[in-house]
Amino acid sequence: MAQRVAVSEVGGGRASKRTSRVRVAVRLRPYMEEQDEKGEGPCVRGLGPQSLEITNWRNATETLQYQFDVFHGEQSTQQEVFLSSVKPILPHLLNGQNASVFAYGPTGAGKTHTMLGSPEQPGVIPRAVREVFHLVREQEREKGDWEYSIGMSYLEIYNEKVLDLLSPGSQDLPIREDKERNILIPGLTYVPLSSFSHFHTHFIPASLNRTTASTKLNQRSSRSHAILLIKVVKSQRGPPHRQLTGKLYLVDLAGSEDNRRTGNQGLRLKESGAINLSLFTLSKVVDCLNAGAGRVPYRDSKLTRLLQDSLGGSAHSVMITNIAPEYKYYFDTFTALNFAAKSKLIVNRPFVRETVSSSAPVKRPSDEQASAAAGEPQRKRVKEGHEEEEKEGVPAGAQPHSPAVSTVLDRLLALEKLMMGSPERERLNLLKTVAQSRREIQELRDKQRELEAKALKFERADQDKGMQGDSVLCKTELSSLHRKQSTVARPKKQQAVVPPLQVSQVQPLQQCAVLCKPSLCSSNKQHGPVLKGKENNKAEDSCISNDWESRLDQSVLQQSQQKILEILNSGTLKNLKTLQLVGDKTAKLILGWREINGPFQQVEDLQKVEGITAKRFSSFIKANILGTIGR
Ligand SMILES: Nc1ncnc2c1ncn2[C@@H]1O[C@H](COP(=O)(O)OP(=O)(O)OP(=O)(O)O)[C@@H](O)[C@H]1O
Repeated sequence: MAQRVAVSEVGGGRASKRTSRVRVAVRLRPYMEEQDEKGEGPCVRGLGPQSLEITNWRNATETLQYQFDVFHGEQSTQQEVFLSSVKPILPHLLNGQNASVFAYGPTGAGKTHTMLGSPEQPGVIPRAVREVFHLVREQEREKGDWEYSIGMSYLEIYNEKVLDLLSPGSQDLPIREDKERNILIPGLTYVPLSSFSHFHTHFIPASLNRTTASTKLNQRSSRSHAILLIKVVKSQRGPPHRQLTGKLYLVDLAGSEDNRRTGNQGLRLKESGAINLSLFTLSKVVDCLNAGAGRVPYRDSKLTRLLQDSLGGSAHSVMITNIAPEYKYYFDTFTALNFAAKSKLIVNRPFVRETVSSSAPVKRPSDEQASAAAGEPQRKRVKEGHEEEEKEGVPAGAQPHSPAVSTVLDRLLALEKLMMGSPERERLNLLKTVAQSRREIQELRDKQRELEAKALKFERADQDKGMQGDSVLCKTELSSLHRKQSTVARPKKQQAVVPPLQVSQVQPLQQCAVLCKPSLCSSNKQHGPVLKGKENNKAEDSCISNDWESRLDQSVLQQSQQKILEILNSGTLKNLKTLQLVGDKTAKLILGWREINGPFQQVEDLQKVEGITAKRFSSFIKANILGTIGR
């Protein structure tokens, strides 16, 4: 599990070589109806004071559990966050040590709320400053031989420029390092403070100078990293007149952004690039510090350069990762959690299950596939505490995607995997490619939806008028899109064409190599009320559950089984996990079985592996054969 707890008790000020880890807290914002247009419910929930779980978009039957130093749930108050994550580090300032607290997370997840708060619910900044004054007054009372002074600076980093918020209109300020490795910003306004209310008179107007702009996601989205510096200078009244300075950085980071979702363009896009770059560097720095790496890339961004003497080394740092529970934030949340945690646990027990009522409009599988592929997790209704057998035998997350979408999705998955272990520049390039893939998926999804809607309209018209002519046109257009998707995605390989529902109805089943994927058959079922009666649906259901193999060309079937057998017999753990319905645990069981019993003679032997029942095997074989053909 992620172990980032041990903020070392450093006795000797900045000269100490000991490196503190960054303490990681996660705060989950309350679920907000208005942020969830589709009414999908939350995709993440707390499990305890240090852990949470999120649904696994790769497999809807699993959740991913994460552990942190602290988890602040939806109900957590500003006071609780302050007391457990921030207050403990403040006394170090009075010993000449540095500290930093920064709020990280996607746009709209609650960073500003956590750091700044509101007059009714003040956040970390006002509480921390008040506490610093309190600690100083206490020390002054107890130890009369030292005198203290407190002062502030306030700046923002916007588009990699350092701007003074206490002196609006100032130019980009340089960042320097003195002989003792203290970071300085020559020209930055420094205001000595006499009291907490004095702090307020400077801080509030300066906060309004912060560069904010409206994006689709957050009306006052922070476009810059706002950094408040509180300095405590402790001077000995008598000889040898020692002086100690402790710096506290309180940082409200700009939101990490997915530009596809925010709709950023032009200047906003440029801002977003700078934001993501510095956050990326910050993540590298935190990773290096927590891994005890020799070289920490502080200099790669202004943000980390500025925080250099207050992040790592002898400084005490806390990162509060803010996350949002709505599905539309799923990937941002997922990324933020992966940044914050070093490891995670996959659990085969979803905390959500499908409970779409029969009267509710049913979402078509093509939409499901496309939305999962486009970076949104499978849609689910939440009902906790129960588990239900999968009705179709194939879990929602295991349903095959249309060839084009799954090709892009495969690429996306591969890229994401690759990114985890790549050096920084490579990761940036990969990030770009990932964004491009996501865009492609989105475009394919939109086009597919549009044509399916069109086809459905024609189908209805046909039924009313008893005519076929027009719909053929649309069906042809739709099937040509599918063909186009296949060829665009993989021009050189021969592609299995997956005809949409309407096409498979008018074509004899044996004409195509692949005729009916379960998702498409169930798509058929869901169009049922429009297209046919209930009994036909039933008949078709049984065709889906029992007859799918007979719909396939036998040689194709054999080839696919052979391919699966090859993976089962020679695949590594990683290869095995590429099979549908094979997670980490099953892959390990397969490897174990193979080691003891030798190669599988036929795919059916898989049922000899512990936990693979006949039902599971049948789902496995169905999902994988159709998946293999689709590739
Ligand atoms: N813990 C919370 N309790 C109640 N409301 C919250 C909480 N966290 C956030 N909010 C509300 O959610 C909205 C978005 O929060 P906030 O502006 O803090 O997000 P942010 O992460 O700072 O976004 P950005 O990066 O765009 O500035 C605000 O209306 C805020 O009041």
